[in-house]
Amino acid sequence: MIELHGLTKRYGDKLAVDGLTFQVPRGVVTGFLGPNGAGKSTTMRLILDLDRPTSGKVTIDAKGYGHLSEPLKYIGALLEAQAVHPGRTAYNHLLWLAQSNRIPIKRVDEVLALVGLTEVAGKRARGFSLGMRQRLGIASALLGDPEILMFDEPVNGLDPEGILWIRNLMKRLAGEGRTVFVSSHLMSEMALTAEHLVVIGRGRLLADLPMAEFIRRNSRSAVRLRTPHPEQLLDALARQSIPVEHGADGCFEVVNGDPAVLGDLAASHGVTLHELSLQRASLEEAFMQMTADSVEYHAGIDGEPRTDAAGAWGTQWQPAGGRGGRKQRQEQQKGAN
Ligand SMILES: Nc1ncnc2c1ncn2[C@@H]1O[C@H](COP(=O)(O)OP(=O)(O)OP(=O)(O)O)[C@@H](O)[C@H]1O
Repeated sequence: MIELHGLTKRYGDKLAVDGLTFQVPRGVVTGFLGPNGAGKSTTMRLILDLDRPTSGKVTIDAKGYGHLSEPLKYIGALLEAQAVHPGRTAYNHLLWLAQSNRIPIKRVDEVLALVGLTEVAGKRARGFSLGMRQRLGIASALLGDPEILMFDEPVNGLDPEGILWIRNLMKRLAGEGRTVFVSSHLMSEMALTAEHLVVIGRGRLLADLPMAEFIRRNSRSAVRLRTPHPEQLLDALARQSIPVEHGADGCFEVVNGDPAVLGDLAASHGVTLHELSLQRASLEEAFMQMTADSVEYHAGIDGEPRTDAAGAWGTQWQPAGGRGGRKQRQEQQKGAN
């Protein structure tokens, strides 16, 4: 298990990681999500002792990385920028790593087979495609048969077959009881891979929860109704004990409602509807809403940079059914009109 305790990293004026405290449990894939510049890579470098924290600490199975005698046997990592000498063959790259970590040489052939690179083991890395380099990086991470695996944006730039392969590999490794910690800036990808979710923005923890819980909170749908006869519509809904929410723009919303049932109800009471539409918030939208104040560089709706201050989303956030979800849908509706 990886444990972070108040982990903080400052680069000059820039607070890249800001008091992160969370655990990465074993036996599941934990998705580490955040927009560009959120601090994911810095956190991963701190876990691997490639950078020193300004304050706080990380433990791996209750020890600091520096106290692990042969670290590759505890934790294997694929970082975004893989250091592979272009003139070295895949086999020699792995052989060098194995020898420097006292790993049996036969393990090189095993990991080459595991990642599907056996046939190109004698080829130099300079001729490798991005997908092959990713596979070689994963082979390096698996070399010590570690209990903990960390992947930084492993599907970046891969084709669909490569993405599927990595997704299944991560699930298999977690299924074997290992700790699998994988960073991404794509909620849709994590929804397919991770069972647990840690979200950060501007170095701060925004969410730490099971993926199923995130999906449950954000898979809300609502039927939106607009009428020139609001009193009649509200009476009709009340008679059927259907709860309704009032939108700021004069519309009404029935959470988890059925458009056909609501349309029939309005018709049977002679209520004219000017809008009857099913609204669904996607997980990607929920993630973007969650991190909206944490995005380092993004344009406003009109292309101008946003000037709003970063908010502590972790304490303000409500599921899509709450304040933020409706506001977002209103903005979308305005945009559509
Ligand atoms: N060595 C460094 N010196 C100065 N600033 C740094 C350094 N490394 C990272 N930063 C800054 O810290 C912040 C976090 O960067 P980091 O690369 O960890 O984010 P990230 O979530 O991995 O982003 P991305 O998805 O774009 O890779 C950014 O603002 C980045 O510019």
